[in-house]
Amino acid sequence: MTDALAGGAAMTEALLRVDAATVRFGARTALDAVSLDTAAHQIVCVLGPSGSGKSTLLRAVAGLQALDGGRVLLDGADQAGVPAHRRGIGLMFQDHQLFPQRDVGGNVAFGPRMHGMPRAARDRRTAELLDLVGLPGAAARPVATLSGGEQQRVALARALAPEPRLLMLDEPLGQLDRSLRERLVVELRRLFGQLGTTVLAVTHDQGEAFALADRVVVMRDGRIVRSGTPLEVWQRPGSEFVARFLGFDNITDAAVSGGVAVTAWGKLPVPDGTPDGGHRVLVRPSGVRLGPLDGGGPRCEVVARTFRGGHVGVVLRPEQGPALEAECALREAPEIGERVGASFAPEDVVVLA
Ligand SMILES: Nc1ncnc2c1ncn2[C@@H]1O[C@H](COP(=O)(O)OP(=O)(O)OP(=O)(O)O)[C@@H](O)[C@H]1O
Repeated sequence: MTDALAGGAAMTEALLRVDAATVRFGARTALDAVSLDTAAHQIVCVLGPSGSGKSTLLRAVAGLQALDGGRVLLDGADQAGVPAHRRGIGLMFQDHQLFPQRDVGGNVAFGPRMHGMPRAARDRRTAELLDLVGLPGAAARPVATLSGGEQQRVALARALAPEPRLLMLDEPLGQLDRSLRERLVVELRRLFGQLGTTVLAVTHDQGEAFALADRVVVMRDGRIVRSGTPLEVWQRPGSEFVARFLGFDNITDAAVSGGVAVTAWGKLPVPDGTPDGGHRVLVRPSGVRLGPLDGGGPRCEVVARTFRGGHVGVVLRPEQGPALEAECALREAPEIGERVGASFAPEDVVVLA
């Protein structure tokens, strides 16, 4: 390789590289040889059930948790022995722990003050950040007078103030109510895009991860089991574990032969190239269509219906096989107790590993 090419490769090197990171707590392996690259300006969200190792991964990257094996590199430099406060990482954890005795400005300016930034520059930075997070002119407000959402914004401004090369968020919106979270997540994405911030975030809320991330990483038992863009992971969860974690429960056994899957729900088309043999298949609820009882598909009874805003979630009990969830337009949703036929949209049939 020429020097010029080597230089080019260095420029595209991951800002954060986690290489086979392993952390054990006694007999329990909380991180099991996890490898993960994050490019500059990328937003990566780590998703997974409780205890899957998400916080341990963040803590290991931050330098708050020693590794039993593997490495953490920032801009190509191994961070072994580099203490947390020298890694240039901003942290925002669930219990955002603002300093209660300081006002909003004192909280936001804390990092820059520790770094010796002069007062006038600090005040300017604080004002800019408060504008950015939607709290213009709030510098003099006592922290105790802020709502939960406002405190979250101040915590974010405080984490951003020292201009960290990597911002890490652990359940950043965990304690807020759903509507506020949905709004804030959109604002966060816009803000990070605007600032070009590189973000590694942890959440157990898939909606939050999908709305925020450029790339989603799903963890299970200390390992990464799926990684991709939100769309890729949504369309092809890969395994039953990931599918169920994403809330897809229309899963059954299938015997595939010649592009057709024979299931308890009847025959389903499967994507070209699916090998013959036994598989688990998923039908996304958006692909379960309701129709006449004698339409050739499974005959079902409607056992539940839930209003979900844009559509109605309907749970069907087929004569054979596990329950089926369908998404219906508001006007077309059948009543509980009605009997209907189901059919399946080929594009919503997914073969799992
Ligand atoms: N300090 C510790 N001592 C012993 N075991 C620990 C410690 N910290 C974490 N663990 C264990 O390591 C595993 C991973 O924990 P971790 O907190 O990383 O999971 P998580 O995915 O962040 O979970 P949650 O969503 O509940 O925060 C769990 O089994 C946990 O009990």
